[in-house]
Amino acid sequence: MASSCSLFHSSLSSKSKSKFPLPRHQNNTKFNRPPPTVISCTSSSTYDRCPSTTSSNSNSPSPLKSGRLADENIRDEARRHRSIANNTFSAKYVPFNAGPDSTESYSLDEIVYRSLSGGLLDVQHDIEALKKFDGAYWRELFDSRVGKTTWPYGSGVWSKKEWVLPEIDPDDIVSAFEGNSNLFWAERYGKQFLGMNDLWVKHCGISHTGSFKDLGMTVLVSQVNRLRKLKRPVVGVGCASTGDTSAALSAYCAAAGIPSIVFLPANKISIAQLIQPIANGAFVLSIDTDFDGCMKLIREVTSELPIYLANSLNSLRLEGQKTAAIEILQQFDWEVPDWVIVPGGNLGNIYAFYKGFKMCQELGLIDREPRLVCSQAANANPLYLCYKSGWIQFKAVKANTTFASAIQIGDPVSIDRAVYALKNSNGIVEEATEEELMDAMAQADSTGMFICPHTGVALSALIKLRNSGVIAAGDRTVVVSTAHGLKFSQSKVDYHSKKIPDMACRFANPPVQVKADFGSVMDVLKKYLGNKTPNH
Ligand SMILES: Cc1ncc(COP(=O)(O)O)c(C=O)c1O
Ligand SMILES: N[C@@H](CCOP(=O)(O)O)C(=O)O
Repeated sequence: MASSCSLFHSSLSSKSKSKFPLPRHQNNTKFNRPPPTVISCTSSSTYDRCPSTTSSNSNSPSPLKSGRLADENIRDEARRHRSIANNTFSAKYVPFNAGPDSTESYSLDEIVYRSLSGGLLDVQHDIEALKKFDGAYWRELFDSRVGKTTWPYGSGVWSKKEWVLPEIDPDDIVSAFEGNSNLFWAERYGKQFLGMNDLWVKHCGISHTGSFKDLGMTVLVSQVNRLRKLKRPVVGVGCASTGDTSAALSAYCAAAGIPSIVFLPANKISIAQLIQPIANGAFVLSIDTDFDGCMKLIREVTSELPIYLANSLNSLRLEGQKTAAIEILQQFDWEVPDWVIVPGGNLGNIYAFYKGFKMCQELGLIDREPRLVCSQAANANPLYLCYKSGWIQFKAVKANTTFASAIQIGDPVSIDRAVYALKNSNGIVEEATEEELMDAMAQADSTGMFICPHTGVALSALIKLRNSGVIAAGDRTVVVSTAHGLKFSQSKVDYHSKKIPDMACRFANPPVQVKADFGSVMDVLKKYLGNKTPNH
């Protein structure tokens, strides 16, 4: 790992005076509002109908059985169905958690990441317009789009387009049909280790680039695609990353032909994660610092250069990530789970889940929200410490090395969002030691999963809350799995070869070395089978 990273190591040149226009609040550049966009919708079928119109396009040529004309692709088909209606729904940036008197707001076509006071922003939807349709309507609409190839609704994110980026033209959308991930019934793990029969793992990491970041990145890169068509000054898109954001950014940018720039902490991400942006043609900087150092640098750089910021500081990302919450409800046929447990690092995702559930409640799709749990590695636990102080005091920490390397973050940018989400969902914060998270991962794997260490952090929280009786045996509980285990196979190799200092690796399952002769193989097999009974 060290040698591969250093191969790509380079140092950043010092700041230069920029000739480029800067984002709002960084140089006060004013961008023009674009002309109003025409909503992209159709009335030709349930799953792609437009809530605001009922007339079909009677001049459309008659489609083939598939719904598409002979020489059409799915984008062309979507374009043909589009009706000329004014926007029904809209969204804008507002200061996060602004008081009722605040009038500050920005078009999503502006390049702005912070409010005037320097605080976070949030994407605010026109809830009154969405409320013109009842909960049953939205449930039916979203359900009707699942499992189709209709552009762009085949994506689990864009199947909720009206709640995500209502005004974007489907032609501008960059999607890999992400989302719609497996909600896995952890039958054996739940029964064997926790005495639970209603435990579920939402596999957000079994996705295009192997993590939940795809959900947010399709939204961000689609908006960038639109901004570039509107001739906004966006030359490339950049992020700091512990390995998953960079993978998603580079893949979606590569699909759209947009340059991507990623800042990675040297020697702190897995080889599988490092090679993703390299293979996707990103400009990769391996920087001799940690994630928090990279984050500071990308913020400085994006205020100097026309590079659009792709980290979750940018609230657009969370609009995509929130759809995982809606998907969970959908998968339970709109029944609300009791608990949802999410591993936390930069802390955008816990708020995204909160926001997804909240919107469903506000718009009448559900009548209550689940309780949220955010779990951190004990080696990088600023939120946990803040929670333990009774939410009185937040202090950034120096994040120590953890097998859950993607959450090795000491100064999370979305701390305010996370505190808000947890306070408003009667939430809990837990932490997991290295041994706890690795044991939890190994136990889950032994029941047929292949999870990442971050999911091990979430499972450790569940174990603690079950043991203390906070989560009851019968509670319907969802653990959010955030990345694919294959990205972190080295951690599993270390564990199963029992080579981790000061760790018992109690559930290690190392291979047995055996001579290449029949007798030796029979001996070891008889010994192995000796203590097994049929069906066990
Ligand atoms: C695999 C994985 N799990 C969990 C997280 C935590 O998500 P968040 O930063 O939104 O808290 C991240 C990134 O930080 C991640 O890459
Ligand atoms: N785990 C993340 C860290 C950055 O989080 P972001 O959501 O703010 O982009 C990563 O993979 O880079």
